[in-house]
Amino acid sequence: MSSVSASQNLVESSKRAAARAAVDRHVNSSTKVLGVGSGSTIVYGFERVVELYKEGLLNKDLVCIPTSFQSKILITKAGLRCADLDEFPNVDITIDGADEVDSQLNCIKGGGAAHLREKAVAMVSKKLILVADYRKNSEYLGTQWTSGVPVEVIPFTYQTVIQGIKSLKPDSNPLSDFGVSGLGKMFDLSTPEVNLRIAVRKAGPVVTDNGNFVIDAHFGKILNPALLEIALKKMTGVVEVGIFSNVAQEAWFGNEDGTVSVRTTDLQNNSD
Ligand SMILES: O=C(CO)[C@H](O)[C@H](O)COP(=O)(O)O
Repeated sequence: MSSVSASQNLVESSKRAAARAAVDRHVNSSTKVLGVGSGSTIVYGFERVVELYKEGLLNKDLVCIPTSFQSKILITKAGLRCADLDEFPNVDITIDGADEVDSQLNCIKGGGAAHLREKAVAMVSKKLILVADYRKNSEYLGTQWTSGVPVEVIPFTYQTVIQGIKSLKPDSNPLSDFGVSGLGKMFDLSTPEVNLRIAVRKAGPVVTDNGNFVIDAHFGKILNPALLEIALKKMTGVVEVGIFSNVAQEAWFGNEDGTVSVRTTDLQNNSD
């Protein structure tokens, strides 16, 4: 086996280990409404949900809420009940992947351009549990994941949002209108670098499940994710930002040695 495919296998097995372990811990017969995330890691987690369901270990009336077209297909192909937030606006638990998770459980999502629906589902979930391989485990956002913060925008505004993001400075203060000061630096790059995400097998930009564009914004090391999330969301035309600050309760990481670690908001129970 080439070293490239060996390392790819290691990544896949660590995704699978983390996702299955998180499902085994959190999805059970009392789960009635399950948020199903997007990306490649959640595929392993959802496979485990389907196994448990078929073994009769889950609620027979389990409802799954998709966070993207991709997860809708996963749910319907498995024959599980698929519904939307308009029918079930309260979710027991959501299991989802992440592009990077910091030491405080803030994360970047949207590598698959699904972060609007992912955040909408996460925000009404009693718990958001992240599942990821070891490459996503980070101290500061923007250090392991170097593809930028995904920002979903209304197409009409993409240039003005790009301009607005480029004009942010590390010490810009999105809360100055409220008389809040002394918040320090949000990020460490002197000028953010910003790109419109271009599709791979289609000419032109990526178009999200909601008909919008995605901008990837690079800030270097992100020192204050909550403040940067606010600064970006204030821009007219921004629909959602791929920074999830203070949303997740746990992150399960598959490690290179085959073990799984859990980072939780309850510091007593951290295993990493
Ligand atoms: O946020 C997401 C999609 O918008 C994904 O959850 C994130 O990109 C992680 O994907 P993967 O599990 O394939 O690494």
